[in-house]
Amino acid sequence: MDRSITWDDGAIVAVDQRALPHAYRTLRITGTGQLIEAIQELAIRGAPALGVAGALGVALIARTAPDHRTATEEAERLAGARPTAVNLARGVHGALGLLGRGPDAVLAHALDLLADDERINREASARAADLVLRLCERRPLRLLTHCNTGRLATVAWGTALGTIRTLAEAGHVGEVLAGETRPLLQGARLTTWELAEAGIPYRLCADSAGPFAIGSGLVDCVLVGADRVAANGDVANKIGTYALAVAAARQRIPFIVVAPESTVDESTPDGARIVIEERGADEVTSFGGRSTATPGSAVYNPAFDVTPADLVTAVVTETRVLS
Ligand SMILES: CSC[C@H]1O[C@H](OP(=O)(O)O)[C@H](O)[C@@H]1O
Repeated sequence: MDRSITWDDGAIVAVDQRALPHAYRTLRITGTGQLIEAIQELAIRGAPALGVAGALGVALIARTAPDHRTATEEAERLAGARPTAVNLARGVHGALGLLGRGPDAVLAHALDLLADDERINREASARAADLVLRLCERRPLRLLTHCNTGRLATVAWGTALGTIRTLAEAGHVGEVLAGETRPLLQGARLTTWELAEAGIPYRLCADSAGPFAIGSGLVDCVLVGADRVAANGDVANKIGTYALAVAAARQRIPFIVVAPESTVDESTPDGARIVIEERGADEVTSFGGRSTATPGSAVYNPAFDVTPADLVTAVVTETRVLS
């Protein structure tokens, strides 16, 4: 399945990203509770993919809910499954607005989003790749990325990792440094899987090695995704992004965010107003079912951080460069 998520005969079919890189499995989802669980466990993840999942989820609801009120309640539960990526709630509410036109209209809308996502990502990637080539003189490029922003985090192609693929296809990428992305290791598990699949040279590094690599002059440009871009240009993204932005600013290298317009949230004035998802302690105190911390340790586990606009060289979407 080239897409991370699709619709098949009345069900959502998605790659179960919890199993990668060691197993490639898909989930067949036919109910809201099942979809919420898949989103909250990051079987389905990545802001653009969440937007499409939200719309497809409402298509499921529209076919099964007994009445409008029940459908709306279920849709709102889905919209709140993960609060930081604006795409999820936006995808749900956009589809919910069509509920009055019947389930076929809701499904047609969701399928349009599904079909259009790859085009959007490729256009944003091309625009961002042009910017990188203009801002960075050195060839081949040494790029650093964080978390996973590829075809798994979108329906297809990717955003920041889509940009890396675009640059690599043109022969401009010497090496990618991929941050492991604690605690759920999206970088170690998913970005390495995508880079290997694409045949792009990479090294995996601990998150804390990223700023040092930048400060040591090993990186020409940092490319990351976003979960929500506030009206003033502040960027919410996976925890660890802010530290990379600080290091990039000090080293005077470009820090470029690549995201679809659907991630830009003009209704949120600035980053202080973005709700940052806090996740369970077990993600930090254990891994793979094995305890890694003193029993009873208290934990601080924000899934995202906020990078102030003044540390962001540019936010690149499919239609514009915001800087
Ligand atoms: C293009 S994906 C955007 C964004 O989503 C990821 O978060 P998660 O893995 O928790 O869904 C990460 O922050 C990516 O940068």
